[in-house]
Amino acid sequence: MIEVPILLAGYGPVGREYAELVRQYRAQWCDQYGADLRVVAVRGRSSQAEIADAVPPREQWAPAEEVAELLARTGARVLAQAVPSDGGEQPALDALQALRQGAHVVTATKSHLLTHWRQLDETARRAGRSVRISGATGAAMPAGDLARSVLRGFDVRAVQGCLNGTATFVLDQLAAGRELAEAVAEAQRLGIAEADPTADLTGKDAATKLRLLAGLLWGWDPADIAVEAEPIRDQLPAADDGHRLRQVAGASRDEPGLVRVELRAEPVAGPLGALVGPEKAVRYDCGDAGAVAVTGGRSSPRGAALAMIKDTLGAALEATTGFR
Ligand SMILES: NC(=O)C1=CN([C@@H]2O[C@H](COP(=O)(O)OP(=O)(O)OC[C@H]3O[C@@H](n4cnc5c(N)ncnc54)[C@H](OP(=O)(O)O)[C@@H]3O)[C@@H](O)[C@H]2O)C=CC1
Ligand SMILES: N[C@@H](CC=O)C(=O)O
Repeated sequence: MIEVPILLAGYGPVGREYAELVRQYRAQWCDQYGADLRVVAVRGRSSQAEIADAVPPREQWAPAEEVAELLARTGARVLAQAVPSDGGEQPALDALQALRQGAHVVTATKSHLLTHWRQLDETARRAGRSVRISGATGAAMPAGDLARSVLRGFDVRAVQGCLNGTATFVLDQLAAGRELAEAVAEAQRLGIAEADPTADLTGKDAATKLRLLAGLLWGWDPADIAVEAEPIRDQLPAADDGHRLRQVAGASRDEPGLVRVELRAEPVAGPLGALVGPEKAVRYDCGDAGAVAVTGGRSSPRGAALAMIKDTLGAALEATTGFR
C-alpha cells in the first residue's frame, strides 16, 4: 500500500469537497489503486488543524504555523492547494517549500502558476516531485491531462477552447434576447459566474486557463504569454444560422507567447458550438493525428475537488516530475 498523507491548504468550497471525498472514498481507493489517501492536516488563512479521523470544527483549530513545520511534523507527501487565486505570494512560497521538503503539489489555485511556473517546475524536477494542475485548467474536464501527457508525441499545433462557462451561458442568453446584466445575474444565481464577473466577461479567466494549457503543451512560461482578448458586451452581432457565438481562447505553436480570446461564430455541430450553458470544451489540432476534442466534466467545487483527487492519485502512483 502506498501511504499518501496530505496537507490541505484552503477549506473553502473546493477544500471542503476534497476533504469529504477523501473521507468518503479512502477505503475504496485503497482497494482500487493501492493508495491510502489521508488528509492529515488542514490550513486556513490563519489557523490549522491536525486530523485524526474527521476535520474538527473551526473553533477547535489552532493558530497557523509555518507550512514547513506542519509538513515536517505530519510527514505529508502531498500539498493540496485550494486557496484563492488572488495573486498573493503565499501559495507560491508554500508550494516551493513543499516541493523542497519532498511533497508533490496538487492545485486548483491558478495565480501562482502564472507567476512562478519556471521556479515551480525547476524546484519540482530537482526534488523529483510533480506539480499537478488539473483543477486550475477547467475543473473536472481533463483538458490538462491531454496537454500534459495524453497527446505526447502528437505534434500539437494549436489549441482552442471555450474555457469559461459563464461566457458560453451569457452569450446564449444574449442570443435569446436577454440583456447582458440580466444574463450575468442569472449566471451568478446559478453559481457559474464569479461574484465579480469581470474576468469571466473580459476573457481574462479563459486566457488564464489557456496560458496554463500552453505551458503544459509547449513548455511556454505563462508569465511571458501576451493576451489579446475581446470582451463580451451588449448588442453583439447575431451568428449565422447553424452557428452560435462563442468566447474562444486559442494559441498556436507558430505564434509563440500569444493567447487570443475572440468572440466568434462556431458551427452548432462542432465541439465548441454544441456546448450548452456552462459546459466547456477544448480542441487540440494534432497535425497528422487529426483533431482531438474533450468536453464535459463538472465545473463546480466538487468537480474541481475531483480533479485534485485524480491529480493526487496520479502524483502518488506515476513517476513524473515537474509539470510534465
Ligand atoms: N469554486 C470552483 O468551482 C472552482 C475554484 N477553483 C479555484 O480553487 C481555489 C479555491 O476556491 P474556493 O474553494 O472556491 O475558495 P476560496 O478561493 O474562497 O478559498 C477559501 C479558502 O482559502 C483559505 N486561504 C486563503 N489564503 C490561504 C493561505 N494563504 N493558506 C491557507 N489557506 C488560505 C481560506 O481560509 P479561511 O477559511 O481561514 O478564510 C479559505 O478556507 C481558488 O483558487 C479558485 O480559483 C478552481 C476551479 C473551480
Ligand atoms: N467563473 C468560472 C468558474 C470556473 O472557473 C466559469 O464561468 O467558468
